[in-house]
Amino acid sequence: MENGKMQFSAPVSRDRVIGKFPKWYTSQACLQNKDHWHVRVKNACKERAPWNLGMKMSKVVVVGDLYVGKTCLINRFCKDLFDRDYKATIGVDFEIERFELSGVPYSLQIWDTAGQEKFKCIASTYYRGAQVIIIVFDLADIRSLEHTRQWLIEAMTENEPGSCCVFLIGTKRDLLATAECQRVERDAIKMAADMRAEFWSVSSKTGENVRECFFRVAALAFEDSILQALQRGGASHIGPNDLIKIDHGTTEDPRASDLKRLTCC
Ligand SMILES: Nc1nc2c(ncn2[C@@H]2O[C@H](COP(=O)(O)OP(=O)(O)OP(=O)(O)O)[C@@H](O)[C@H]2O)c(=O)[nH]1
Repeated sequence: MENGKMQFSAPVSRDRVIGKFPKWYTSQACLQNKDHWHVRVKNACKERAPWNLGMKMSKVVVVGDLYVGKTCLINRFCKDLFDRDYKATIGVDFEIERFELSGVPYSLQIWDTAGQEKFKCIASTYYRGAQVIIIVFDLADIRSLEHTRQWLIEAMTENEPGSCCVFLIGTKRDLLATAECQRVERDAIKMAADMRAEFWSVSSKTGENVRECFFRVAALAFEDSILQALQRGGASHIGPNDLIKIDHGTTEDPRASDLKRLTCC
């Protein structure tokens, strides 16, 4: 009960509760190698200051060549589904995933973009305000790894330098023999280190590492948001029911702005 009003919010599904800080895939290409929450973040969550009781959301943009498996990756995590049949993404699509991190509710707005050249104009209008950029490549198609640098450049043209956590994710590891997979991973780790990105190797078909990878995305984005909010002065004036603009994007219903943006191309 708050100000005489009952607060209702649907509980976060139990398999989206992240208590322990999620681990990296490889220490050779990870954004941070600590295994605990930042002490300032932990304290802020414990105190449950008003600004961290409100709904918080960060924008994640998923980019990469066509057919590398972006949609399957998102569908495996969000719906636990895998579709063998290829249906090209037209423009963009998005999912919202709710989490509880260190006791605080938090959501990711995950944008799936089209890899096809002809849809790039529409897709690129959604890059702005990303807190996380996920660049996907196909472990079984080395050219798609070579193109990841260009994807990063394009995604960053719409964002401030240093404002995004970057993940490099190799998909379809189920298609490769162990030795081959290790060889490609070595190249990908070099690329990730070069890009200052965190590398993950996953299979949407089997589900291997998909959940772990998105938990890591959520944890790093969450920590970053809280630290930025604290740096800006804790936003203590914000009430518990407000939507807090913790990322560089928007927390309004994305569908509203989609309609505006789609008319640009
Ligand atoms: N074996 C295997 N196949 C996969 C995996 N991920 C995706 N695929 C297949 O790869 C094809 C392309 O997957 P999508 O997820 O549609 O690719 P996309 O990157 O979203 O493609 P665009 O929408 O055109 O940009 C589909 O036939 C999937 O079934 C995986 O982990 N393993």
